Amino acid sequence: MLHSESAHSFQVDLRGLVDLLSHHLYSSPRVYLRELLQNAADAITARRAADPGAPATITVRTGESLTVTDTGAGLTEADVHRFLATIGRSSKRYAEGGLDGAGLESARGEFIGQFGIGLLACFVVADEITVISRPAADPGAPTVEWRGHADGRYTIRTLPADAMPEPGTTVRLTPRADNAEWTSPERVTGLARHFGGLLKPEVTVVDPRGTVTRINDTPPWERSHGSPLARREALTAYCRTTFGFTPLDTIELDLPAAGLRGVAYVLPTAVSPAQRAGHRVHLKGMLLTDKAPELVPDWAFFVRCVVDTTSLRPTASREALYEDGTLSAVRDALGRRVRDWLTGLAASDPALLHRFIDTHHLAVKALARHDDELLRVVLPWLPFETTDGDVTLEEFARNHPTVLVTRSVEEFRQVAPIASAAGLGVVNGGYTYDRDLVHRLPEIRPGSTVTDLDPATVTAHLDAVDPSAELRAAAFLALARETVGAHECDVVLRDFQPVTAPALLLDNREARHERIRSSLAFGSDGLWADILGSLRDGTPRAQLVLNHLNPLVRQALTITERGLATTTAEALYGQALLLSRRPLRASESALLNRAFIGLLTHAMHPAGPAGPGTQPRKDA
Ligand SMILES: Nc1ncnc2c1ncn2[C@@H]1O[C@H](COP(=O)(O)OP(=O)(O)OP(=O)(O)O)[C@@H](O)[C@H]1O
Repeated sequence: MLHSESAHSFQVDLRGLVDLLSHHLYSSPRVYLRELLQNAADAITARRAADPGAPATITVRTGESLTVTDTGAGLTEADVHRFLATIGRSSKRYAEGGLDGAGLESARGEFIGQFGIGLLACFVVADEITVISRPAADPGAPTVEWRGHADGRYTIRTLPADAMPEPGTTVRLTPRADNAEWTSPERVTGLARHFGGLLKPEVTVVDPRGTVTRINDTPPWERSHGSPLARREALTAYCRTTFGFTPLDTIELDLPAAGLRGVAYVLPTAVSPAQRAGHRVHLKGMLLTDKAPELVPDWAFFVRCVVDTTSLRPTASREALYEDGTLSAVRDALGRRVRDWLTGLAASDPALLHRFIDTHHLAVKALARHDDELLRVVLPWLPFETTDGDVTLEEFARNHPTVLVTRSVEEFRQVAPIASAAGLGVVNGGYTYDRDLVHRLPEIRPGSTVTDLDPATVTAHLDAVDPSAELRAAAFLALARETVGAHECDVVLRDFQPVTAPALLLDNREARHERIRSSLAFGSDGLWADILGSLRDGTPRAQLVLNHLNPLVRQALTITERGLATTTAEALYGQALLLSRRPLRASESALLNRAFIGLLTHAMHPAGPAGPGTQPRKDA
């Protein structure tokens, strides 16, 4: 059976739509002014495309109601029906046929608006919008008044010619009481500066007393200056007023292919690499966002940019950049520009490079790991913590043909004094990026060698003890090996500086893992124990190096009483553990306690009730 069919159109609930925009698309009601300024600027662009000498001014008047008047192309009655009364329709798109006529075609790329929803932003702060317009292209056409309500109703009427003496458009809105704060003179001046500070037409705000404030100016990178120094000063001053800091340096950005110009300011203080700067992006003069971290690569977090571009696309909210191929090409190009600046500094201004590195060495280290060219330029300048103090690798490598690098900060702290006394050059590789970077030194400085510091390297550089002294110490050493061996650690005796260090625990990550594995194997059985056991073979053990020059050790070596010797060996091991500054495991803390109590017991009962050669009593 056939059913009759009838055609209908969707109805749009304007209130619902405005609610959607204000709560979900726009971040704040303040965008109403941005949309008004943008429409005014576009109307001027359209008019000047046909008549380049036409005036270009935008006047914002504050008071009971707010008006924005432009000297733009204006609208005919037909335009008003076509563009103002239809949501989503824009004269700025080719398909709408809004721009016919000579010269206008080329202007299309110059427009800021494109979506045909901007005017709705005004309903976020007002219930009624009035647009009064007189078209520039047709001097005889009447002035048209359009009144739109937030509920979707609108009226149109024509006004006498003198209602608007010059071509252009005035948009008036009376804010709802709860939104009056957005249209106060101070707020409007601030918002106009924020959004329209780089617009090309002259923008002014007039307060209810008639005071006129000029809002915008040509950005310093577009102006010509008397000298490079004057230019630099103007760019720096712009940074101070825009971002509130004095930059370490300014990097001019100019990508003609992307219609982008601006400046990257080098931050004067260190920032965390995780903190991505908010860059200010203007689209054809209008501020799109002041929080665009995606404008430059992540590694360039030491710059803050302000740019004006014609090619990047906004999202419909106009508050973020649309992530597309153009944005990614722009990001790469800006990254290259920042890197070129950095590599160029080494040749042009080493003092500034030093200041930059002092402030941002972490950032540069992060960057250099993935960028060979940059690495070549900056590695010799980067500071590292070494056994010669905080020096550059270049300086360090000059004195140490073999550069040893530790895997952790603790390893460095413990080994550095001993290694440097033994004439070894050690770099602390424990900080983020450092070990990776130090290992790349030979690529840049052929002839230098870099190796990870391992216990064997250090012990090999410590002096062997006189054989007769070693013999005298044999009994104590045997006991100590037995005691400390239970902790997967060897004991050796060496002469080394400084004399004040009684013992050195050479331990590295592998040895530590080995101990954890063996304790797991101990607590398991069967296949699992076999697997863990097989992993053990050949893994380096920790090494307790006793300093034969140290008075405490010398005295310990003379102990013959078994119980006291065992406790002393444990105490020396415990002390070396503490000096290694790594977290102690439960069994190691227990060992320290036991050694301390044991020594105390011996001190209190030299020939104690438990008798010589026995372990301390449990109740001690
Ligand atoms: N001041 C003005 N002078 C002349 N025409 C205007 C003015 N304001 C708005 N219009 C007309 O109204 C249309 C709709 O404006 P609206 O702000 O809603 O969208 P848009 O500017 O085209 O795009 P967007 O949503 O990206 O801002 C514009 O395309 C334009 O034709």
